[in-house]
Amino acid sequence: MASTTLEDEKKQSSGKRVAVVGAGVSGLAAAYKLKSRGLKVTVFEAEGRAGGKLRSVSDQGLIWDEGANTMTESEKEVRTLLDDLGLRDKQQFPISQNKRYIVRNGKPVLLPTNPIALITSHILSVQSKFHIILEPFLWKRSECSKKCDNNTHESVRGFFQRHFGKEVVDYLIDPFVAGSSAGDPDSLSAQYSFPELWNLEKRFGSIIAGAIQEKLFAKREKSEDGKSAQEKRKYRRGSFSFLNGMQTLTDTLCKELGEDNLKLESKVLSLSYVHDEKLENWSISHASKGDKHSQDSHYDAVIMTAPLCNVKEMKITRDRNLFPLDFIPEVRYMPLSIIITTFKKENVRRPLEGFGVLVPSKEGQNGLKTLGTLFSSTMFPDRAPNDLYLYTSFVGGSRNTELAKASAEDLKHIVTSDLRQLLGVEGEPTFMNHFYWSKAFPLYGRNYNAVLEAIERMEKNLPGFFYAGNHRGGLAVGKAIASGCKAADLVISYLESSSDDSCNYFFMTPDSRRPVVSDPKTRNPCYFCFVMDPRTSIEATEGETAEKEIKEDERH
Ligand SMILES: Cc1cc2nc3c(=O)[nH]c(=O)nc-3n(C[C@H](O)[C@H](O)[C@H](O)COP(=O)(O)OP(=O)(O)OC[C@H]3O[C@@H](n4cnc5c(N)ncnc54)[C@H](O)[C@@H]3O)c2cc1C
Ligand SMILES: C=CC1=C(C)c2cc3[nH]c(cc4nc(cc5[nH]c(cc1n2)c(C)c5CCC(=O)O)C(CCC(=O)O)=C4C)c(C)c3C=C
Repeated sequence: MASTTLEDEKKQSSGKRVAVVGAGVSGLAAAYKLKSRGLKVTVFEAEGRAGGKLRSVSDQGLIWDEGANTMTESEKEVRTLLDDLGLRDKQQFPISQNKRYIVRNGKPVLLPTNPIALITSHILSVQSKFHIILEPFLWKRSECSKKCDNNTHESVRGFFQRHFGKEVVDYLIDPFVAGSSAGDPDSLSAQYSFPELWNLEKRFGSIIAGAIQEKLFAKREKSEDGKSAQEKRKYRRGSFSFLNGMQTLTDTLCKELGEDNLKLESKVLSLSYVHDEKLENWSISHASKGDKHSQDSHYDAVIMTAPLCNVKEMKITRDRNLFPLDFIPEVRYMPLSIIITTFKKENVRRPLEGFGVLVPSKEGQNGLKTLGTLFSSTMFPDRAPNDLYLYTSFVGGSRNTELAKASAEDLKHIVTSDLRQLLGVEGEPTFMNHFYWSKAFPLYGRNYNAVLEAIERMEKNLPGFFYAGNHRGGLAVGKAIASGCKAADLVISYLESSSDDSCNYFFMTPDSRRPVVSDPKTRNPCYFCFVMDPRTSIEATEGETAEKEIKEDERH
């Protein structure tokens, strides 16, 4: 299979139209990539604004985020996107970002950032520290098969408790999962919430020994490659935001896409795919302002990024037959309230430097009700005037779904009371804002494999239909961007194969755990071949090998 250049791609794809459903960061990143490859793109967004879970507000001299507060650029798709959008100048890195606190006995304790600091810190008892030190000896690979719970439905609690004991789960894992998914260790699936650690256990038995070996292996690979770590790492590690908040990213994407290509207040209601002698395309009907229904036809492919609960409500037909979506499982979503408060600096007795503080659920016994608070203006001083501290607090999640729905007044009291205990705030906040997400996050629960299977089933049975976004492969902004970009790549391959039927393309269905080589047009699996992730790249030589193997096979 010959490799194609960007110009070839543009020629082959020009004139093709792609519909993207959802103007969250994944949909916008996908649309931007498709547009830059010469495709015509239309993004349909149900709400009157783009950005989805990226939502920044500037008011009364304050800047805050009601959705994601920071992101990272560990995914190469993110690095490319930031470079292409010229956003490097607007990136903002937090001050003292490595300082994070966890509450223990009602007080914030600095979270250790390395193993030595963990052993010397007061966050864990001596017994738990020994448990951690002994983990590599207790979880030798030879022993693992006897002890490892092969149950793929194991919870995060079960998994970590087996390796490190209960206290580690209560005081490290519980706040970590609250501060990265609003979930709890009992509801989350270990396999899907911590896929890397899950795989380390499968390969090495011990998580610690596995992580050390992986690190050594990665170092050796790098030095064999002849490039130093610094040379390779052209980006800054850690979290960041942008001037004026996270929404700067999606605002820039919208600007690049152009107003004409973005349909706001256009909730997609139904999609239909028709393939006969005359026609092969998708049409989309959507409700616009004033409940008016409109129909848009002639799309060659669709990238769906709406949450699965919204997809389930849509009507999809294939060749005029209803394509029932009853196989999509009910996804559980986390409700979450975001409370912004400001306090005069002179009224905060014990301000802390750093990222923020997370509250383990166990600390409910000390009267704390929030999940955690970000020190937003300490991280990014331009978020509030010099004489104020601006805090972003979180209430609800799976820990307390009812409290997430509390009134703004009640939430103000809850947050003020927690901040009084943790930071010594005095009096009432000088400003308060409340935003409620009824479905902030999909829970990667213990039935999450059914979610992935449903996505794969849609993609396999609906030609030219691709799913991206935070329901697959991770909740982080960077993961959602990567998912959108990979879906765009799949659309490009799909459209190239439609415009040149003599050409064979081989790839796996996205995120498939099985190495299925499939025909991108029909999505029928045609061969079981090698294990790789072709969503990132298909090496020509491997493609040729696969092609030869299939041809050989057909002869027999
Ligand atoms: C409070 C909060 C804090 C977070 N903090 C962080 C953080 O610090 N760091 C981090 O990396 N991540 C964070 N995240 C997660 C991250 O922001 C999201 O996972 C990510 O932005 C999701 O992007 P998406 O494009 O997949 O989905 P979404 O942003 O949900 O976009 C989907 C879009 O589809 C639209 N839609 C739905 N139905 C239809 C329809 N029928 N027709 C048309 N459009 C439709 C929706 O209106 C929405 O705009 C946070 C999320 C929340 C809620
Ligand atoms: C230590 C302070 C932190 C608080 C309080 C906090 C709250 C909080 N965050 C989310 C959702 C996400 N946070 C994510 C990443 C993330 N969060 C913190 C710290 C706090 N979060 C850090 C240091 C990081 C990592 C760096 C980064 O991404 O910028 C993510 C992404 C997770 C991932 O997979 O990478 C999400 C999502 C919630 C719901 C919340 C409420 C308590």
